[in-house]
Amino acid sequence: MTDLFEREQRSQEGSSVGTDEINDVGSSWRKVIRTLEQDDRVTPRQRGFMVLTQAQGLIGTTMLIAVPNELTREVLQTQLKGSLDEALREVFHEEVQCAFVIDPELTPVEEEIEHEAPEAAAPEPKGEAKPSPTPPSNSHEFGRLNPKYIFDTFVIGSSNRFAHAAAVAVAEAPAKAYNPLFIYGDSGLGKTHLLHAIGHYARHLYTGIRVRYVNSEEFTNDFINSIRDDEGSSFKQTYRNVDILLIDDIQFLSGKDRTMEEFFHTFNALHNHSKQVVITSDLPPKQLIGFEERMRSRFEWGLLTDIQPPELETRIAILRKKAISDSLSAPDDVLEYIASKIATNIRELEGALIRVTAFASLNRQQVDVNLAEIVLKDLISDDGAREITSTVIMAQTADYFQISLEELCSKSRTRTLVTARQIAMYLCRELTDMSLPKIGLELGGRDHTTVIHADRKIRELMAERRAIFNQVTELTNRIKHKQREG
Ligand SMILES: Nc1ncnc2c1ncn2[C@@H]1O[C@H](COP(=O)(O)OP(=O)(O)OP(=O)(O)O)[C@@H](O)[C@H]1O
Repeated sequence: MTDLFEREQRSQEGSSVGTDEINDVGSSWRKVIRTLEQDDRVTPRQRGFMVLTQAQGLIGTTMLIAVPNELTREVLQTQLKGSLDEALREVFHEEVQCAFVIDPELTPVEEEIEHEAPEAAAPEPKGEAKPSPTPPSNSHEFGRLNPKYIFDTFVIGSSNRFAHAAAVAVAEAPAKAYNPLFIYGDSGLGKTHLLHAIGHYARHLYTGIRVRYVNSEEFTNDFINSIRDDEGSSFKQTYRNVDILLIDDIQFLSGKDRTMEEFFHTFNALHNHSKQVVITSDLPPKQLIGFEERMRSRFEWGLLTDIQPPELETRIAILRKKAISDSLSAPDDVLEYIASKIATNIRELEGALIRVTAFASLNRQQVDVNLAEIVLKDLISDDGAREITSTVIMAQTADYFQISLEELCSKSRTRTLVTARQIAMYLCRELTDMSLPKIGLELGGRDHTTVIHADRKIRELMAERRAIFNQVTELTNRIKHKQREG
């Protein structure tokens, strides 16, 4: 590889890669790393190797990456080859390969990545290999399934047994069992989890099957962009050249007449060609407001199934599974305590477990019921309180960090602003029913992947940094008090 690097450099005599170009390529490389991170396509250990690297330049369609040692090169070339190729394709919209060159003097790029908002408008590389400023969701060809949302991690109870069985049946026999499958239920009860699980399982069973997952807000954005860019046919291709279309939170199409019309045609095209459609919603078709009757009746062609809030035993089982999968240690009576206090939203249930175990780990304390009571005191004492809104969360966050709302939503990436923004996103995710795209939109028009990243980041940091834990806890208390005051 060193040879290649030197040969290419020599062949470019007098036109060796310039500083600007290196910067541009560097941004693209960081985007590649972020893409892998956000999609959980790298383990923390592999990420550790990735951040030791640095982009040197782009020669033709080969990106030269400097690595500090042989081991890093080995990991990138063997373990991460497939994921890297995929992420490079997503960022550059064409095939780009990596060539690695060893440079023992390298300075890690970790800090830069840490402080950049994931969707930060990186300078665009020059020339043809140019990533689009906001990659449309279709650039992540079939790739946006959360690896954690699989059937194995889904706990079955009487509240979701039917939905689960239908989801499995659809994955095993797409377009044959029930088409469409329509799953509805309140926020945080596992609809998205089931959608992703269908995608994973179908891919596992049928090699090469084309599965596309999309939130209805992304569908709307893609449609609007396709009109703006006069790319209607590519939009159609994106959504019609699939074997399974998984569309999440269909209720957000309400009131968007043109998008709804387009979805109607997409649905018909897929259904007519015996392609599977799975839809989730917070309401059953009959109660969907702003949808034409012809659309609602189509939603009922296949199978309708709801998900109810889980009963206590299921909630405990979910917490137990979560504790194992995230290596969180909490005794049974603590899991039972948390499960008995939070009954209606599994996202909140998981959030509570994370807070309790994070607090214990920071203070080197045993996780016990006493401690859980203290940590969750404010989180769970909101019976009868009004709904928490993003407006309150954002205003309180800005106030807490002594910044303006404009700064909170700005593109600035100073450490304080990034932390405040990520905490606000985390709290919107945990304390409201807002969808990921909606949270991203409210906090400065960011992509939903940024929100996923922020949510994960804050969860992790709460267990590692006392300051972050305290900030999240104090802010939650302020928000809850504000909400109670009215
Ligand atoms: N039965 C279950 N077993 C294990 N985990 C679950 C189960 N149901 C939900 N979860 C977890 O709860 C969290 C919220 O679930 P999910 O995002 O699928 O809810 P949702 O119904 O799609 O919510 P929204 O309508 O707000 O999008 C996820 O982390 C998911 O893995």
